[in-house]
Amino acid sequence: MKIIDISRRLENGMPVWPGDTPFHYEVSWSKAESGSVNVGSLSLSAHTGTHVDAPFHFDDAGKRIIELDLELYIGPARVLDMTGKDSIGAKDLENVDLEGIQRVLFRTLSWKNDAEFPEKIPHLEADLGPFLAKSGIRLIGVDVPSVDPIDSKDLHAHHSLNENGIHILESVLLDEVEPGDYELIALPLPLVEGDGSPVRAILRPI
Ligand SMILES: Nc1ccccc1C(=O)C[C@H](N)C(=O)O
Ligand SMILES: [Zn+2]
Ligand SMILES: [Zn+2]
Repeated sequence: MKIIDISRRLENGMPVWPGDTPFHYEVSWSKAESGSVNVGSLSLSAHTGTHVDAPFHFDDAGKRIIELDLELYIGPARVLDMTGKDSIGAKDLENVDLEGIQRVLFRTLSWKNDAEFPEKIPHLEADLGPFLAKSGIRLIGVDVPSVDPIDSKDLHAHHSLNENGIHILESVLLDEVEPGDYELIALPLPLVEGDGSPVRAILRPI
């Protein structure tokens, strides 16, 4: 069965959120040293590459990664074309049929140069959380590093989605993905205290 990998590659030098921990992998215990195996070590922000946010990321009382329902991250998802928009609100979904859909991925294609962190991204508007919740959506994915503007401090969209029971998947790679229906798998690691977790996100056509 065809698998479309929608995960950003994790490699040294990759762009990360301004000021956040750089991604670093190294073989810290080489085969020559250990006598049997290469052993790597990682250092990274929980919000590196394609990842999910736990509510604790923006709410001290919010759920940690381990507490999130895994069923959110496996199942049918609809990829919607949102190219050319500066922001995405309820008005952009008025004519979209979301009947029976619990997961949506917004394909903005606005992150053009993946060697650099984007300075400006389309963000989600205040009316989107309530609108999506009413349609039964539980997970939203975006192909940019945040659902809020990069310079946002109040993280209005993060809070609004959370208040409406909608979970967040960020920095998926949708360049090669046609709008339509797929099965999504994007499981977070079992991080007991995590405020976020990298995921290996894939789509399979259905
Ligand atoms: N890593 C950061 C460092 C400082 C300020 C924000 C972030 C973020 O990660 C925000 C982004 N909306 C995120 O959830 O990935
Ligand atoms: Zn995040
Ligand atoms: Zn976020």
